[in-house]
Amino acid sequence: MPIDHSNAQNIAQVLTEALPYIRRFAGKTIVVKYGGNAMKDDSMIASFARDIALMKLVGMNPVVVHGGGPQIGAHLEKLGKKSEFIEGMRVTDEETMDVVEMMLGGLVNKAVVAALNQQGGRAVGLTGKDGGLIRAKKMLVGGKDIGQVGEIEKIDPRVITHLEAGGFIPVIAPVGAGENGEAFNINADVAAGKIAAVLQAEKVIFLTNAPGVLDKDNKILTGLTVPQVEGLISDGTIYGGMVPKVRYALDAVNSGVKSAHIIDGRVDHSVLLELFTDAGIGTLIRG
Ligand SMILES: Nc1ncnc2c1ncn2[C@@H]1O[C@H](COP(=O)(O)OP(=O)(O)O)[C@@H](O)[C@H]1O
Ligand SMILES: CC(=O)N[C@@H](CCC(=O)OP(=O)(O)O)C(=O)O
Repeated sequence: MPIDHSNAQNIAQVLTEALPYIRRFAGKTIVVKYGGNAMKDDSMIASFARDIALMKLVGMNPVVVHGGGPQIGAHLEKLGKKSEFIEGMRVTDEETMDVVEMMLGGLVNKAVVAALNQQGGRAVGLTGKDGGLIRAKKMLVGGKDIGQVGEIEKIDPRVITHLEAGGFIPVIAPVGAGENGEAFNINADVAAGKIAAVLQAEKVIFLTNAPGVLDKDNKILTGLTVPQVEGLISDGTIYGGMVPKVRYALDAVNSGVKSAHIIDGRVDHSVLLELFTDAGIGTLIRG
């Protein structure tokens, strides 16, 4: 039987085209924020995990920061509690904080870790409490105390750099520790932006359930700058959960991260499409 070389040809072509991008990002830290809305079923998580495992395999240093807002909301509902958000931040009483810590540090974190390991990665899950990673204090939202919502006081990235050096993929749940070890609920976009800044990452990529930041006519805004962003927030084009994403994407690039991207995490291989094409996908935010 004749040997069919066509598949090998395809693979060779793809690898050749990928090579300049692999070279560009090899050894670079890339923070990927994995939103709860982009992990709605096992096949979405598996697809995400394949991309991240591949990044590691070709020499990049992916750092995953995940959310889990919808998963927390679903569990609260089972307990008969309604979710309430102010400016994209969950109102977090003591009982809610327990659920947040259980869901983010437990079920959601381990689902992401297991999926990565299933794809041949060596992932290690941690919360901001581990290794003194995230020190937090109460965040006032719109001047109001809305419970255990935390803002980041300090990040000690040593646990991340140690894991990276050992060949592991850090998977971080955004729960911080207060002065007395108490838990704070930190919005995952805030945590990802700040961690990217402290690591001076090459990129921070936010995976969400929209194709990017959309304008009033639902068209993707492919590029955004600082003055545009505040205008779009104040006229209501950017609202709800997109507000912290855009604000902390900007904060990251203003703090030295080369670029921030908001992309559709529901699309297969969205991270690779962003990394391995010149045009990228979704919305690019520059300082
Ligand atoms: N201008 C906008 N473009 C796209 N999405 C927007 C915009 N403004 C608000 N949103 C909302 O923000 C949501 C994404 O934020 P969020 O629900 O917090 O997701 P995630 O779990 O990924 O953090 C979108 O699904 C959409 O409903
Ligand atoms: C303070 C605050 O709002 N914390 C978030 C943390 C999870 C998160 O940010 O999840 P997504 O990225 O999936 O939205 C929450 O409790 O929902």
